[in-house]
Amino acid sequence: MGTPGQEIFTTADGLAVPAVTEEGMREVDRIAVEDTGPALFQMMENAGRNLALQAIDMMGPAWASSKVVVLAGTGGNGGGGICAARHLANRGADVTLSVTRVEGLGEVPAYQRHVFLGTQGREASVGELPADGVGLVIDALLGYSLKGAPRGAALEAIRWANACAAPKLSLDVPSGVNSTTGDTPGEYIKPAATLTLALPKTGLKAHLTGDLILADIGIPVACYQKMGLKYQSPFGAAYRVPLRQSDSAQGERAAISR
Ligand SMILES: NC(=O)C1=CN([C@@H]2O[C@H](COP(=O)(O)OP(=O)(O)OC[C@H]3O[C@@H](n4cnc5c(N)ncnc54)[C@H](OP(=O)(O)O)[C@@H]3O)[C@@H](O)[C@H]2O)[C@@H](O)CC1
Ligand SMILES: [K+]
Repeated sequence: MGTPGQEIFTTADGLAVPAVTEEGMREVDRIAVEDTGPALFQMMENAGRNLALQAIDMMGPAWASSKVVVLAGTGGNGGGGICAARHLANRGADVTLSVTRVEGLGEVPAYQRHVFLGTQGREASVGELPADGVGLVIDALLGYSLKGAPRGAALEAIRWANACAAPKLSLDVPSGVNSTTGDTPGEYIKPAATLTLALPKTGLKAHLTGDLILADIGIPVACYQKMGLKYQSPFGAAYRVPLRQSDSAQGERAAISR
């Protein structure tokens, strides 16, 4: 049982999934990119495709005629959002992508945007985004590299999203939430659901995430073993599995009261 107050994440059939801090996830990323694979391109593509499928599930049968707004930052989180925007636009959804700073995009996210530009999807600044009639907002602004309170274009996008009636789907971490502690140093996205990648983060508190779903981005078990993590795949035949958070303190209380 974890220390009191630390979240425990379990699948529907009760399998406990180890949670990582920002540093832990950065280490998983490093070992994958430098040693075991997959490469960043492959992980980001897997993240984006899972995100597109989650968006389709959330919108239901009307998804192909729904207006989807994708808010993307300049890093890996943004790259996953831009990839999802391409997949949705490719299938005829009405997609508008808003990147905080196009010229600030890293190499891999910039390539994801290159591919997106081959679709019917549109780009817009936050100021040009539709005020209503939006079916879903995808939050791919900030992931586990959040530093301090959201500022600048990312803050503007967070404010637009929180003022928009449409449900929000956050990639990896709700933007503005510290992935290790769950602290919210400033404004932050309040999602209906969070699709977190590879492993749950310790900061994904139940009151912050909405429905929590874990997505497989294809990391081999050897990567987790090199981290010293006791890992058993929670996915079975699926690529996305719902997770339940429970505070270990509750767990301890329950154990004591039994
Ligand atoms: N295995 C995995 O888990 C994989 C993870 N992946 C995904 O990558 C994500 C981590 O990617 P990452 O390290 O590029 O950082 P990320 O969180 O996208 O943010 C970067 C940008 O945010 C900005 N920024 C920061 N603080 C800010 C603030 N307070 N206010 C405003 N802006 C702020 C900062 O911009 P700057 O200020 O430096 O210009 C920086 O450029 C991870 O969460 C997951 O979604 C995939 O790649 C697949 C594999
Ligand atoms: K996010």
